[in-house]
Amino acid sequence: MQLSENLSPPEGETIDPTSRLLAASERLMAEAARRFPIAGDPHSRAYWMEAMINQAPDYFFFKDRDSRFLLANRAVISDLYKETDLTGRTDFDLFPPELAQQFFEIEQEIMRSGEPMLDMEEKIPDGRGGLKCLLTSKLPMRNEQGEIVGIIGVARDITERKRQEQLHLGQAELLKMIAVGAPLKDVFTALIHLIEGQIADVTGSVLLLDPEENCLRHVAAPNLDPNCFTRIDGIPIGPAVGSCGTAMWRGEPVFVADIETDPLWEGYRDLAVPYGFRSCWSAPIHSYQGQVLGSLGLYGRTPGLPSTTCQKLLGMATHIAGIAIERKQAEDRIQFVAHHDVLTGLPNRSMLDERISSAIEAADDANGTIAVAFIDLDNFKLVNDSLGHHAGDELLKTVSRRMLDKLRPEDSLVRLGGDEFVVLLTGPRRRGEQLSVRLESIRKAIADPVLLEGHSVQVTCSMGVALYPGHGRNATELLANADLAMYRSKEIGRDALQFFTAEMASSAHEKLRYQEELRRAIAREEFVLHYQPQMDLKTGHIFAVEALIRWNHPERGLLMPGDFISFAEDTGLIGQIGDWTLRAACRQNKAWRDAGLPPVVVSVNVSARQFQEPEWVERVASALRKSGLEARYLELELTESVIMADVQQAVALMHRLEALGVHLAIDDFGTGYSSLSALKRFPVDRLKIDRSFVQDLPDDPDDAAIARAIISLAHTLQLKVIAEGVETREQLEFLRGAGCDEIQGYYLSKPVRAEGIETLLRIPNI
Ligand SMILES: Nc1nc2c(ncn2[C@@H]2O[C@H](COP(=O)(O)O[C@H]3[C@@H](O)[C@H](n4cnc5c(=O)[nH]c(N)nc54)O[C@@H]3COP(=O)(O)O)[C@@H](O)[C@H]2O)c(=O)[nH]1
Repeated sequence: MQLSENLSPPEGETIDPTSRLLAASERLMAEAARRFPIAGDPHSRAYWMEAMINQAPDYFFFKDRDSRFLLANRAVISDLYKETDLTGRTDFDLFPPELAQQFFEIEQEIMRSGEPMLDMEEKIPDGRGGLKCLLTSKLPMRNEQGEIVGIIGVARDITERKRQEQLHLGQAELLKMIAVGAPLKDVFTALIHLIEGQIADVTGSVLLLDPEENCLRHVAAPNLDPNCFTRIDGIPIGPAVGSCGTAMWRGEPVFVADIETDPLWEGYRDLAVPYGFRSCWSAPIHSYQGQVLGSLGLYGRTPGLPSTTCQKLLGMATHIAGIAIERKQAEDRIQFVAHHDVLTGLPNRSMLDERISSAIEAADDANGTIAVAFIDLDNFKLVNDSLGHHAGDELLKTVSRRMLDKLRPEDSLVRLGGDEFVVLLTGPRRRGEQLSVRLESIRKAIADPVLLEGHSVQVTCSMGVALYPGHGRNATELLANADLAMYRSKEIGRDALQFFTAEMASSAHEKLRYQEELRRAIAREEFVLHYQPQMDLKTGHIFAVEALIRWNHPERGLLMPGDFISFAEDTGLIGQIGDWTLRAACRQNKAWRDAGLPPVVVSVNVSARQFQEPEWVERVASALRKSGLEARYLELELTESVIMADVQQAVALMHRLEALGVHLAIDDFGTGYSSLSALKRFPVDRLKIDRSFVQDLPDDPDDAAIARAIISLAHTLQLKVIAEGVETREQLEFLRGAGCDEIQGYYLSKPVRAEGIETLLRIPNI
């Protein structure tokens, strides 16, 4: 301020810019000479040289051939060496001998070689217990003859720049550690080292908040006495729990200047004072959403509060610590999700092999056994379909909890997916304990009623068990055999427990062989269609035939659908078989038309697997196109269970089929569980009364009532109704009397070859 006032032009002076500049420069020199008096003539070159060298913050010095100081600027004298005059002194008078020796050798080398050494990074004591970092250049000094007479040294204090550099490098290293998933303890240790390297005389620690116990958990404090640090573990956080416990409690930094007197440390002083700590500055570590995750504390040996730089560093450090913790939590979550079932929290399939393998090792060591139990809930789908997926989820969670309650800590329960679980019973068996009793207790727990959506539901399970070492040598074999045993439980009527037997293995082998035969049959087209006529009861007219598949087995002769259809469904081969049936039936019907026979509808059975195939409608269209059959002469028979598996999807698919022009019928009506409200949404033409309701007609009053009800329901919905399995005149008359529209059954004809139908169709009316 004063300087600029002195530099203003005197009153009345010219305002020519050049003159003003010169005048200002004159005044500046005068002012500088006044403020920083230097001996000599301010108009001489030497005067300005000295001013420049003395007032520059960098260090300048000259040394003679023996590395004795000849001259040094003010910065060297007052700042670096804290001396009044350095002339004649050496670095050995000023620095530790090793450092002085190092400088001496460098300088001697420069003078010997005549080569300067530029931009050397050197560290010297800063006089406060720390180090000062210098960027030094030393050059040989020559006289007029060119002889080296000493060295010139120029140095700049780069301590702050180095500190910043260290900080940035340290931050980058920490972020790298976080990115590669280094353990949290290692990340925090590196973080503390970084902070301790930045702030003199502090010792750092990182504590985490245990959210369940609301207490402190020690993680890293590389330079704190472990005896002290571990004692912190488990202390509940609170409004006056030292600096860290209080910072976590308040969610804000807590800086305690003197541990010995601060009330926040009342009751905790023995954790710090005996170790020589007087101050403790702590900042909470927050999550991105602001939740307190832990704290970072800095202990100091002298009382006092943190500088602004220190507070900024604490802020940076807690920010990085928060990222590290959240990254670890996310990773833990990903790991958990990868290895656990999200719905039940149980380990998933990925953990099973490992668990069985370690159980096998333990069993080998103890000469013991293990049991692998494969569990499949019976009729779980029914719960899902009737009460909804939410109820299904609740059921799975409930049975999981119940099974866990029956297990010991050394046992495992794994959810494989859907309604399939595996229980692994390991460890020594208790005296008198029977394995089957334990397994039955698990089955019983599953079967206890569950309240779902206001309904009391009872779900049983089928269980198959394989034992180590008898039933398998490794996880794969044990699981496969337990699975086989579980299938046997299903086969014998579900709600059962079966231990694996060798016979099961051979029957599985048999199935595999059968599957191969069926595959070969598809390739060789070993199938044939028989057709069963359907008659209009009013006209006596054969208006349709149902196509029924047979397998012309090369060794076993003609096999009925019951021998292979459900097997083909289980193995997924039904898709190809169904396609063949569809193509053959369309082709045959077109051939009848081309042969001039009266038009009939050919009715083809559709299995659940076919109906679920996404491109099935296109394949129906293709069969029609390729055969040249008009769509109205094809009917597809869907069972109630096929439709009810997913009503919404079924209705959409049925509309696409309807758009093609084909007819749709619901087969085996009455055996499934069609909801009446859903039924009216189905674009079907006919209901087929199941054979089981027809066979005891007209005598069985229940069947009679059911048949009448189905006929009436069909008519109410403006649908035709056909009765299947009609074998007697009495059945026919009853059905006619009840208003049934059409019949199919042995009374009319057994399923016959295509030629048989040709003959039948040529008869005008039956
Ligand atoms: N997905 C496919 N399923 C098919 C196919 N072909 C048949 N099937 C399914 O197999 C089931 C059994 O068929 P099948 O052994 O041919 O039996 C049919 C008739 O022979 C029998 N029937 C007909 N009338 C009578 C009778 O008066 N008495 C009596 N005891 N049985 C009789 O019923 C069967 C026809 O039933 P439906 O299909 O319900 O009309 C068969 O049910 C089909 O589900 C195929 O190509 N694909």
